[in-house]
Parts: sequence; C-alpha cells; structure tokens
Amino acid sequence: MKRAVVLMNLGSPDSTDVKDVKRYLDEFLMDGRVIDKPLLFRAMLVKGVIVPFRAPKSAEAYKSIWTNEGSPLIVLSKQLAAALDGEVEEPVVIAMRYGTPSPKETFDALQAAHPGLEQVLLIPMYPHYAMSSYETAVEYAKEQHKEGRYRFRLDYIKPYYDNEDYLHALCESIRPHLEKDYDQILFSYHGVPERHIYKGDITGQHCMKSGACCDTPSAAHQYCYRHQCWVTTKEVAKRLAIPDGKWGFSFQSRLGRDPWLQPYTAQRLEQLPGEGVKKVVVACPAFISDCLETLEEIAEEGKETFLHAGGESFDMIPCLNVHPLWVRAMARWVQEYALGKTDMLQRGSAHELVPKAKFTDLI
Ligand SMILES: C=CC1=C(C)c2cc3[nH]c(cc4nc(cc5[nH]c(cc1n2)c(C)c5CCC(=O)O)C(CCC(=O)O)=C4C)c(C)c3C=C
Ligand SMILES: [Fe+2]
Ligand SMILES: [Fe+2]
Repeated sequence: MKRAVVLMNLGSPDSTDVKDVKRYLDEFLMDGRVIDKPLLFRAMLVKGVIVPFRAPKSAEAYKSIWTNEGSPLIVLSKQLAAALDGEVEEPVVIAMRYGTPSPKETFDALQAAHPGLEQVLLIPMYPHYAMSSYETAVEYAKEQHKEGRYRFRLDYIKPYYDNEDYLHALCESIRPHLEKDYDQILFSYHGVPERHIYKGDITGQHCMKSGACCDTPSAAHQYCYRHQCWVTTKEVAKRLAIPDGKWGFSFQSRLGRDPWLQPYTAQRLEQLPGEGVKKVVVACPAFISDCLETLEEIAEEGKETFLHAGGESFDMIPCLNVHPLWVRAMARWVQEYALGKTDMLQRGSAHELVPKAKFTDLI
C-alpha cells in the first residue's frame, strides 16, 4: 500500500483517574498554542494552579460521559476511522494531539505495517482553523514526521468549514432536529481567547477591528477562527432556510479570566428563556466527535442551565460522528487525493506568516 489516511483528533485522558486526568491536562495546557504565555509563567500557572484545581473536577465530568470502551472522543474517532476504512482503498487509522496514540506511534505502526508507504494524508478533526486546535495538531504531526525521518510524505487537509461536502453532511445531520417545533437553534462553538484571534490576524489590522470584520473580505480569514465559525453558521442557516431570529451563535468552554470570543454559550442559555425562547436546539459544529465539551458541558450542564432559567425543551444535536454523509465526504477527499486531483491540501500556517515577534512568547 502506497498511501494511508490518519484522522487526527484532540485526545482524552487514559482513564477517569485524577492522576491520568492530571497528566492529560498538563500536556494539553503546557502547549504554547493553547496557553500562549511565556514558558516559566505558563508552567507555574498550569502546574501550580490550573491542573491541581481542575483535575478532580474534570475527572468527575469525564466519569459522567465515560463508556465501557473508554472516552467517547476516542471511541467515536476509532469508529469513524473504521467506517472510512470501509469506503476507501487506503488504510485509515487515528492519531491524537494529546495522549495516545501520538502521531509518532501512529506513523511508526503505519510504516512497519506498510513498508512501501509513500504518502500519508492527515485529516484534522477540526473544521475551523484555530491556533489551539487545527494549527497545534498539524504542527505537532509535522514535527514528529520530521523527527522520525519517515520514508513517506505527509500532507494534510485544509480547514473545511466552507466545504460543500462537509456542509451538506452537517446540514443533513441537523435537518431532522428542526422538523419538530422549536424557537431557536443555537450554534455553539468551542471558544478561544480573543487574543488568539489578534495573534492569528496575518494582516495585523483586520480581525475584531469592526463589528462586521467577519463579513468583510480579508486575507485574514484564511486563519480566523471567528470568521470561519460565522461562515459555517450562515451557510447552514441559509441552506436549511432557518429564518433570522430563529438561530443564534455563541462560544463555549471558557477557561480563566481573559476575554474569550463572545457571546458565551452558558450566558445565552440562561438568557434565552427570558427572551421568549422556550424550546432550544443546540448544534456544536466545531467538534466532529462527541466529547466532554458536547456531552457534559452542553447536553448535561447547558440543559440544566436552560431548563432552570425557564426553558421547556432542550434538544442536543449529536456531532457528525460516523454520519454516512460525513464518511462519504471524507472518502471523496481521499479519492481525489489518491488521483492527485485535490484542492483540499493546506499549505503553511498562520504561525509562519505572522511576524515572529508576536510569537516569541510561545517558546
Ligand atoms: C486555554 C484553554 C483552551 C483552549 C484555547 C481550547 C481550545 C479548543 N479546544 C477544542 C476542542 C476540545 N477541547 C476539549 C477539552 C478541553 N479544552 C480545554 C481548554 C482549552 N481548549 C480543556 C482544559 C479541556 C479538558 C477538559 C476540561 O478540563 O475542561 C475537548 C474534549 C476532550 C475530550 O476528552 O472529550 C475538545 C474536543 C477546540 C476545537 C478548541 C479551539 C477552537
Ligand atoms: Fe478545548
Ligand atoms: Fe477575523
């Protein structure tokens, strides 16, 4: 076999034991693209404050969603790889940014199993470009690929937030949930600190400079998470003919005190019943696989917040997971890649384009 496919997701702790959650959070939050503070300060903050206080709470949250097979994110990533493997000639395996299997473990196993391997296509399980998600996953895989001096070339699929096949699958996964009576569908995306948006602005003068920046054409959009989430939302609303006023847009999972992208999902869920939205449907398009942030933060905590504030019904739409249209979308990308006819490959990262001075605090 000359080619293989790697689905790259974020990763989960090995178990719900506090020590495993601590190890996972430590690796995650010491990533300079996630907590972009100078190394010494980051180490003190992460190891001295965040991990010790957060790990026991996170472990409890993981316990509420854990399955007999393990973390939903890992289980669903494996199921997705198996489903895609059944649709394409190439072997399909998984790798994780944090925890296991690392890209190195995955690349070693692939090369051992397929000595004639020439090309590996990496598909990040992130539709949108963010320094703390897509960029860190791809850069880490590139780093490990370079260090391992593998015989195969590594290519990677670009963010697909506006791709026809992705949007079609996303819309069809949402459509059945809008057939019953609802007041609003809320599109909730994982948040990032506002600072990350400024740092990723390759023009240095576009993002967050006006209320309409995400609707105003700019080279910055290639790497702007907020713009890309906005485009996915508007495209889905348009394709499903959701009237204005019946859809909302928000960001979840804030950590720390810095300003993150707004509006915050938790606040919106508290406010909506007072605005007359009693029946809400929630979609989380930043996640491909259901995980802690969808199953616990939204489907459990978010639902409780909304019902407690006077809401009447709360419908959580599952992520794309192993939706047949999503599997078909990726199969098409793989087949086009195999034929050398793809326009879906990413070249470069915001990190390389933004003046280096802005990134010295990552190291
Ligand atoms: C500064 C902190 C964080 C940033 C920035 C961030 C961005 C970001 N994350 C995802 C996707 C996922 N995050 C998940 C869990 C999670 N995220 C953070 C922190 C930041 N994420 C933490 C500390 C955790 C761990 C759990 C917790 O303690 O809250 C997950 C779920 C993992 C799982 O095992 O289920 C996903 C997926 C994206 C897409 C993103 C930027 C756009
Ligand atoms: Fe996160
Ligand atoms: Fe922007």
